[in-house]
Amino acid sequence: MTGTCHHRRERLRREAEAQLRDRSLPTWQHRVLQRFAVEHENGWFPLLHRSAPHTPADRPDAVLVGPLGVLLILLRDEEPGWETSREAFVWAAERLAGASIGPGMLTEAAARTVLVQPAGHRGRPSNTGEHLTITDGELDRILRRGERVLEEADVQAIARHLDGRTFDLTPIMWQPRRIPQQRGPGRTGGTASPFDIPDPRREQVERAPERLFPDWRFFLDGTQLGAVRRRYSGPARITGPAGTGKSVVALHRLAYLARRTTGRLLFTTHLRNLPLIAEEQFRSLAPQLAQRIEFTHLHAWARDFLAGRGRAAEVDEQQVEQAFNAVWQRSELTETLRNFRPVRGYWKDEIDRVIKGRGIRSLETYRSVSRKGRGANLPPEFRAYVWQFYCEYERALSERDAFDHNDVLMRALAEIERRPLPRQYTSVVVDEVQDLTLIGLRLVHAISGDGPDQLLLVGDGQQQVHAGGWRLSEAGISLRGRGEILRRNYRNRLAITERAGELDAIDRFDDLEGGPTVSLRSSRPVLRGGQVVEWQGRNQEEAVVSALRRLNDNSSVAVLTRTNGTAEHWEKVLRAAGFAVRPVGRWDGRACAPIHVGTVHRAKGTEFRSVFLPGEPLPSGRYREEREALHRQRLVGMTRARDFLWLGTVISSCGAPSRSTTRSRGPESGSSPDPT
Ligand SMILES: Nc1ncnc2c1ncn2[C@@H]1O[C@H](COP(=O)(O)OP(=O)(O)OP(=O)(O)O)[C@@H](O)[C@H]1O
Repeated sequence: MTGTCHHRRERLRREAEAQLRDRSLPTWQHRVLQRFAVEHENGWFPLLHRSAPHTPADRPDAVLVGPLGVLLILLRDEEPGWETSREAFVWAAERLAGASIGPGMLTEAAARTVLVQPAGHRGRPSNTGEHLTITDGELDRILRRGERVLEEADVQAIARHLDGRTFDLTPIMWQPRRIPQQRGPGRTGGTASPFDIPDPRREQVERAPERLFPDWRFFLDGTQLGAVRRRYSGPARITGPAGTGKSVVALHRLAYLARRTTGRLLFTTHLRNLPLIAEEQFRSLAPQLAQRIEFTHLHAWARDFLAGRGRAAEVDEQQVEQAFNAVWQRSELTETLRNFRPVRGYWKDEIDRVIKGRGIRSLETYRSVSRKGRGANLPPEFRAYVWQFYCEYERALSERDAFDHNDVLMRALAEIERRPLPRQYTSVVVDEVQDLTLIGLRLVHAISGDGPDQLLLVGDGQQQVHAGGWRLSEAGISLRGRGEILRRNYRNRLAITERAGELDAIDRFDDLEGGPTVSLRSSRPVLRGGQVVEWQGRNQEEAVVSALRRLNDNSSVAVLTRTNGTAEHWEKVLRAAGFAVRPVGRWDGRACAPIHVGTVHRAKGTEFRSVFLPGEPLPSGRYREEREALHRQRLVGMTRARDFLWLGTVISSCGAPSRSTTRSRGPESGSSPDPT
């Protein structure tokens, strides 16, 4: 330490001593607060509870705002119970609410509670995860080590905000009035026009891409934070186009509710890998609350629930396939169906999504049901053939003593109706709700109940992969306008949003609900730039491999396909070209060298810097609903890309040269290769 530095710290210590003189603090607490005061020179702004050392148990004794976040300090000889510690956190979080800083609105994830005990203290920490416990000899752990999350101007804005929100906290060693006003984001001085009216919202958003610590954990925009904190008197829905932060908001809301309630919370969806991704992200957001939340896909939940009630329900996929094939091969049953629609998958979907997916139990009901989004209008007399086919499928299943995924959900629902769940979850969040079956939706509703904040549905109709043609009201769910629409796209750069917005991806889901729809086309991308390469030619394998080799940054790349078969093909091609490959289902959000390969369906909930969508054989495209489904699927694939999108079309005409066109949007095109 230099002489001047030592001298300055000594002066600060003496000033702090003068400020703390009137408080009859125990010596060790005095030492700790003096240290906090001295840290002001390193960018920390301490505030002391006005009653310290007689602070009410459920309030922090001090709050420190600094580059590493907001620390809520408990100075205690004895370890407080977790409820007390949590109440102190919530009290401070309520006062921090609404703190608006450069990158957005501050979230609770920027704050953590720290229990400081006197050195030599022998009590054993309870390890509830509510707070970090250290002794007064270990203050460097919280003041010097850790992730830097706030910029200097933001620290000052938060400190000032806190001071303005409560008389219970008193600044020590700094005076709010003496802090220079925070500069407008992105402004470096100069003369502003007298007619300039600053629009803080616009400034925050424009600054988002270039900010120092871009992190959805610490900052959200105003609409997002509103959706996190709002109290909904019944089921609610968060919707918005791809990349607008729906999943991020769902995670923050879980953390917010977990902190203010007791009991368990459930995050579920019909996708197998999404709960794993969500759990991983939640751990980085609020590790201490992770054990309160169950992350599971709905079928696994139903299976475990039935097992808990002594009713095994393991699906044998092979048996299910065999049962379906056995019936599909019986021409006397399928001839009429094949003449109408030759594709096997269409009739499989009819059973999975419409008949069983909607829990239809009689031909009469099936005859009258609306099948919106399923294409062809099936006349009632024709439906008798489909029904017969379905009945034979059921028979084939029972001959094999097998059941399919719909049966598991139906059994779970029937079991809950027979013997309701004891009040099991405080709150249930369902992601990608647009692709649930009606039975799935009824099941989550039966699990959650209708009470305040008990059910949150998150989804986007434009990304629907399976049309089921149901309405929320058929599951007994009434939203009454509760919910939020998110519009700012934080993921896809402008060029990518524009290209994906050209797709005619009709939102059947919101169409059915009659609610307002916001399409990707009308979302507002926050990130400028981006590059889209559209390639046409015959040797697509060579084109993809050479474009991959030209990428500036290949730490986050995916090759996405429509079918599993095509994904296997690309896996082989890439391995043969020397690339490391990993299934897209194993994406964990971290940048890594292997190229992720898999179907678009598997890629839901993921995102990459660069995405390749090679051309592949498509269904006939003769039918409207087929075309619609393809567009929606393509939209999901394209919107997984942040900076760079490669779209391939294979042409078969002999001798036609390959060509590629490139659309770039400005200099921020990320990992784009040279497209020539
Ligand atoms: N306020 C924010 N500030 C910065 N980044 C954000 C913010 N909100 C979301 N993001 C980022 O935007 C990306 C998209 O978020 P998220 O996956 O939650 O969107 P989504 O609406 O669920 O997308 P999709 O429907 O396409 O799956 C993520 O990288 C997320 O970290």
